[in-house]
Amino acid sequence: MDAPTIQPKFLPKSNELGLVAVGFSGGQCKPGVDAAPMALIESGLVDQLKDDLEYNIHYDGQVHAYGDLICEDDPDYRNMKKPKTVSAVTERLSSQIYEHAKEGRFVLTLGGDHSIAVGTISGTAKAIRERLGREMAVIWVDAHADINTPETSDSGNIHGMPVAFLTGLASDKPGMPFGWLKDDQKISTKKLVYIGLRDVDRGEKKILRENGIKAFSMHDVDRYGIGKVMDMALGWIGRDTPIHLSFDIDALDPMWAPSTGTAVRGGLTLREGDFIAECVHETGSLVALDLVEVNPRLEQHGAAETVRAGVSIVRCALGDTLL
Ligand SMILES: NC(=[NH2+])NCCC[C@H](N)C(=O)O
Ligand SMILES: [Mn+2]
Ligand SMILES: [Mn+2]
Repeated sequence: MDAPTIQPKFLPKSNELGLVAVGFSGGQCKPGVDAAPMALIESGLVDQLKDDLEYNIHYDGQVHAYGDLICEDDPDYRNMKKPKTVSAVTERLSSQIYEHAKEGRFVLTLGGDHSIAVGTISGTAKAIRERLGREMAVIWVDAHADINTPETSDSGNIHGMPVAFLTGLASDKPGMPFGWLKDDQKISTKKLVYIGLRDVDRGEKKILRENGIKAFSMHDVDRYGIGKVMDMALGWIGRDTPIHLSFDIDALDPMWAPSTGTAVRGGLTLREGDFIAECVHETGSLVALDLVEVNPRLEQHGAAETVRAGVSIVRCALGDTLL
């Protein structure tokens, strides 16, 4: 069957939404981030998307833990921790995402740590190329750039590397970790925009500079205000370009989102985060959203707040309005 026709503005007006719940934490070392999808769903997110925002949700009803792909014998490789496991999980996730996106559905992924973006973005990038014959843009909202190559990373945690693999700045041969990524699953550094950065490693700064990657740090948010930053970010991407929004909850200040593995002070307010999501929705070009790095097991007293912030970001990105 052919993919359903979509509106010129890319967002399927049919309001078909594919939901993938990813209970995976192997891209970093702190347990608990795998519990986020359930916490988000239990707090009513899916019901709200159905009832308030009138999405028709395609959801297999499970939080995927990918137990069959967790590799016991998984030694460090090129300085990466759990390379085989993370590679196998993101490869599987990539095809799950692709299956939704090729039907013209909006794809919502609830993570999980940010390594899963290797799977989500590769899946949508391929489907968008096939369906629309165009290259997709990525807006990466985060305190961190997550663009370390295995060689520049100090931690070896793969959640600090997804953008390097997705852009081809890091790669490997078929059969090796992330060697499965094909060109049609990758994105251009020219169509990547960061918002909220404030903890970027030295090697990453060099990568951003040398590749001319567009990035709006917290300094820019302070200087121009979030309204102007969004105008500039969306102006850089250009109209009628499909957008994948990858939102790391640690972009928000720990005051609003304390329960996350690598919290950094001096972040976005709750309203600034919501505003980003609202502006991206307004373009009519949003095709997919990841919400990652909520860890309900950390800062237990702040977990409910963090989950609530996550729900709010998703609602805004999916078209919830204040009035
Ligand atoms: N998705 C994240 N929260 N990433 C944090 C990355 C921190 C650090 N830059 C690293 O590479 O280890
Ligand atoms: Mn981060
Ligand atoms: Mn991140």
